[in-house]
Amino acid sequence: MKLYRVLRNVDMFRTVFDFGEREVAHWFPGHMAKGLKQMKASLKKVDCIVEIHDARIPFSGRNPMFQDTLDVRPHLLVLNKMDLADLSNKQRILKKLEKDGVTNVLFTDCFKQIDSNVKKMVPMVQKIIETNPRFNREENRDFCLMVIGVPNVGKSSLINSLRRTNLKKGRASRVGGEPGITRAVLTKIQVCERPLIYLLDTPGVLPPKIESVETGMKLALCGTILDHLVGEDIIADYLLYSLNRLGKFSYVEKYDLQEPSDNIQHVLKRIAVKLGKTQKVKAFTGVGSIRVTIPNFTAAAYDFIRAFRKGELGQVMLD
Ligand SMILES: Nc1nc2c(ncn2[C@@H]2O[C@H](COP(=O)(O)OP(=O)(O)OP(=O)(O)O)[C@@H](O)[C@H]2O)c(=O)[nH]1
Repeated sequence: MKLYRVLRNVDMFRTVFDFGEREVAHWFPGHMAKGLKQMKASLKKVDCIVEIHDARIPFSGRNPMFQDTLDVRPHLLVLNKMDLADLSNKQRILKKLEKDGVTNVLFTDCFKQIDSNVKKMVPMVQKIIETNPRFNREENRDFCLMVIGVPNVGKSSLINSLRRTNLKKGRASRVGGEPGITRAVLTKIQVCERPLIYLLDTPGVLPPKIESVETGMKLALCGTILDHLVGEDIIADYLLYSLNRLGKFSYVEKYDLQEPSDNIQHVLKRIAVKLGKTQKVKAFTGVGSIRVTIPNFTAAAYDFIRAFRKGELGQVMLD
């Protein structure tokens, strides 16, 4: 990594982010609450809950709604999109999760055609189920899992990846780039032959737990909230703040900046110029009007966020 003049600049970076008067109350659409009811009603058909979350935010936004059911149903936490996460301090994450009572954790990359970690999931759930009481499901030879998680964390992708890995079969669940795409109600999908494992695909609408505006912003950055509800400009600013805080400066080279900057307007301007995202507007002067070229800040912000979500700005750990 280039050092630039970071050592001198480091004092210039923001140490806290100013969220202003923002409120997160409207960032999650109401239809998400509906799914929750259906999931609760189906719990008695389930042997193990597979909670999927984004590996870049292993603690933020995970919904504790199922915690009261944890006593009766064992639980596996899948931290997906590990290809986008900086896992250099994995032990810290595992320790903290263990402290919170989460002991079964699996990191996955469902983007890969075959992920060796997804392969580990069947033996893992088998062990989890066999070492826990199954209550009313003792007689059933097959296992049934329920996949839950906040929007866009990769529930459908995991299901498809499990089928590819264990059944050599293709797509059973639609994958979408926008949060809230899985709408079909609790479909039962086979994911393994030996042992026979089914999976209840949920609408993927577990509302996240938002303890603070910052948690909301992290969720937005990871794409679990529709961008326009939060605002591309503020997400981009929070992204810049996060990259600087984490010392991830690859954006400097990517967008031909001279050095890291904490000024989002400056960075977006460079991005707009570099990508040709500019627009001509009329400007009125004392003697008439002229056409001037101005950067399209929103388009630049969108590109900055998109590049981050594709992993082009490096792997991060936001928690
Ligand atoms: N980089 C990366 N992207 C992933 C991974 N898994 C899923 N994605 C992408 O994340 C986006 C959401 O994936 P989905 O599988 O549709 O997520 P979902 O949780 O079913 O989404 P909802 O239907 O909104 O609940 C898609 O663009 C996927 O291609 C992963 O391991 N790594």
